[in-house]
Amino acid sequence: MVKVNVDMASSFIRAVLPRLACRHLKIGNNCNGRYLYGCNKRWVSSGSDLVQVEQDDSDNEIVVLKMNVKPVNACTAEFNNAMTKLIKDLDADEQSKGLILTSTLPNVFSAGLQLTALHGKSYDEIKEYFSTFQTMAHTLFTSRLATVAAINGHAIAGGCVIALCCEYRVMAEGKFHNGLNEVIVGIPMPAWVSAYTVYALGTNTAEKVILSGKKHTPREALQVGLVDQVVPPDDLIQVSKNILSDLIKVGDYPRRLSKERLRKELLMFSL
Ligand SMILES: CCCCCCCCCCCCC/C=C/C(=O)SCCNC(=O)CCNC(=O)[C@H](O)C(C)(C)COP(=O)(O)OP(=O)(O)OC[C@H]1O[C@@H](n2cnc3c(N)ncnc32)[C@H](O)[C@@H]1OP(=O)(O)O
Repeated sequence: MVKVNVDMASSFIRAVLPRLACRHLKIGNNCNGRYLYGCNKRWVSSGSDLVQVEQDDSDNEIVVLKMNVKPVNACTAEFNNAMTKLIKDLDADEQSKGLILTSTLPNVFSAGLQLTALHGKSYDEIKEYFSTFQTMAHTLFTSRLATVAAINGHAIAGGCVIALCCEYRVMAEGKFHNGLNEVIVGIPMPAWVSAYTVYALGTNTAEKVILSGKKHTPREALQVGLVDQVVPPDDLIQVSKNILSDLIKVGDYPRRLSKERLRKELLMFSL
């Protein structure tokens, strides 16, 4: 278990992190409410317009979940909580067997944490915000469902983490980036994110990916293992469905128990 000096972490978060991150990204503070957009698709129990769900196969076994937080799927606390609720609801629904995670936005899978949410907030508020993201990621990582990320655009930092929580990652060809740029924007990588990255990429590659902070093209992401497959954009969802169909062919009980045994050890990591 990694130990951190909480006072140091607290000062760092309040004083340095929001400034560093937002200076790097050239983004402002005033984003309240701008992400709340509606959509005309069918909704299943997310209780929010920020996550769109389609159960469009005849057996309702495969769920397509679309992140819908305009303009870049920054992970607001409301979004994180809606995702957590949804995944828990789907986990509890015996009919659901597999989940495809993608985005309604044409060029962005997710830009990661909502950096603007850190401005002017107290240590406790920031900690609470981080915990909504971590809870969402843990819930996805340990979901009993088979999970495929259909990465239809940029997947940066927390966006890349969301994809890493899935069992299989397919990325669309295009001028998109995929990577863990936390060290570049001034965020020391939390141990749990490192653990997930090591789980997906292996220790050596994970270290290189995390410490470089590099944003990879789809081909580069394939080479380092951030994604498992790169396909033309038009094929993304169908390829993801095909993969998911194969994944859920395996007996449900041995599959879910094995997944649980493989992944639960990683929940010991916090910061
Ligand atoms: C308790 C103790 C704690 C201890 C401390 C430990 C910390 C623990 C933290 C847990 C960390 C988990 C790991 C996750 C980390 C992160 O996710 S950090 C986030 C990093 N994200 C990025 O660097 C992505 C930045 N964005 C981009 O690169 C681009 O926007 C894009 C995604 C490639 C899309 O490009 P494009 O289509 O050209 O759009 P833009 O014009 O750039 O952006 C449109 C508007 O969206 C705003 N925006 C972009 N990203 C964010 C964001 N992440 N948050 C909020 N807002 C964002 C951007 O400013 C634009 O806004 P306007 O100018 O107002 O239009």
